[in-house]
Amino acid sequence: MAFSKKPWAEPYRIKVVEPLKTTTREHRLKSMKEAGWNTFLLHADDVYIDLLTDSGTNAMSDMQWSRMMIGDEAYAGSRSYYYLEEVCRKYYGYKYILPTHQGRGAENLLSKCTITPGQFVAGNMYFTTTRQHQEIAGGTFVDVIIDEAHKSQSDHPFKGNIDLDKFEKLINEKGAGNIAYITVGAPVNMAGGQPVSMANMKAVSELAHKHGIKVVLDATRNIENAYFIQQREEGYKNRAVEDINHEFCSYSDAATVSAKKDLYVNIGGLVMCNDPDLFDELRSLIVVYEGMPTYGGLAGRDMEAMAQGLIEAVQDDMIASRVRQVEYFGNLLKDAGIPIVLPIGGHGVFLDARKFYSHIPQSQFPAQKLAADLYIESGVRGMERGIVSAGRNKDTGDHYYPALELVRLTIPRRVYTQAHFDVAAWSIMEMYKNREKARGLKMVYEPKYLRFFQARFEEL
Ligand SMILES: Cc1ncc(COP(=O)(O)O)c(C=O)c1O
Ligand SMILES: N[C@@H](Cc1ccc(O)cc1)C(=O)O
Repeated sequence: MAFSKKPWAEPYRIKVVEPLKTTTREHRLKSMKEAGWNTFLLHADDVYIDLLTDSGTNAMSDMQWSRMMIGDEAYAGSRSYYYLEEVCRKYYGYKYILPTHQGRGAENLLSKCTITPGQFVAGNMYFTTTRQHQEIAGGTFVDVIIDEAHKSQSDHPFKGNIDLDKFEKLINEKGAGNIAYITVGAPVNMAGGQPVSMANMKAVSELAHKHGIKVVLDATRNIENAYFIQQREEGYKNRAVEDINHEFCSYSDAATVSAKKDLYVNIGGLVMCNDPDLFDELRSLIVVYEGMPTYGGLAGRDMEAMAQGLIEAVQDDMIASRVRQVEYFGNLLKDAGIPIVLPIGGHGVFLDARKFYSHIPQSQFPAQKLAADLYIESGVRGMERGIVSAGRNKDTGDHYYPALELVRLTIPRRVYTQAHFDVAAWSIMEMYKNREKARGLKMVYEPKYLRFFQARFEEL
């Protein structure tokens, strides 16, 4: 085989393995029916290659496991907290750091401390848990992402960027005092893992600060974002990902993080800020929802693993192999003519269900069905990211009809090999040949909050 460019390889070797289970199509069809056509409701034991999420599904390193042994489980003043604080300060640069049990714990605290009921929150496309907490705190989310983000085939290199005109229009219409903050997710999960450029982040920060509006970063996958900046933005080619990440954070006032992604752990979150008054409020509220400020719902050993995970995550070769594995999988599908979101994102490959199942109307949940069918045919589990995930407008009660109707195939870090992606890609290509036979779904159970996690469906 001739290589068109220099190949890459993982900067680690495998020390421990976990067997995978294969099942029959008959068994999977039965399991899917029992799960109400919702991949979240399957038993993980019935899944072969699990691409549901990259959240908490990471493989930890030998150093992370070693550090877990020295976790300090003190209720108050844990040494492991002070170590985590030091490492986070070094790599993210914020003054004040609090651990939380996971990302949504951080979002809950931040939303409660910063949103006055009736205020608006601007952002670059909604994220499910983030918007839910903003709404529970009395806020209304307004999407100010660039239009390209809503187009699955646009090849804009920074589809996560904020549209500065949309943001300025919002400020002029509502008044700066009625905007609690602007939240920048980088990369944007729901848009397909699409990054935000440094230039855009800087411009957003300038515009927001000119009007006295705070910038809150969702830094959950910030290191992936920094890698894209290094690869795609002029002036960053020779800068280390570690530096780029630090500079990006410096344009924001606060950040929430689900550590279950970039930080290579199975549980954990962070809320960080520079303002002592905000810190004071967060520190006061954290004891109500999470625990003492020096453990925030985590064990000491979890904080040790997070700190070590962050040190590993910012290494250029580690992040390059992470993103390039996603790219490898995406290219297999793209080259076979399977409709996916382009450019290929940082944490997963997203199938375009509008194109894949073009005969199923959005009201019959084509992405939900595609995720279910993929599982039945191959044992590969992905998740819906379309009309079900988008939920309902909190004022009118109507479904949102998002432009993107996607199935996300998310890549856990350091878990699967290229051969797993060959098998997953082959299964999708086989399914694509028979796509006209698929039928849509109707929703038969809809929970009040974050419905996609637990909704149930029947086949039409
Ligand atoms: C971009 C983003 N923000 C926030 C969260 C919330 O984090 P968690 O799942 O740890 O609560 C997630 C994942 O849920 C995410 O992908
Ligand atoms: N943040 C995780 C877990 C999650 C999944 C879906 C959600 O809508 C919310 C949370 C992820 O993106 O995979």
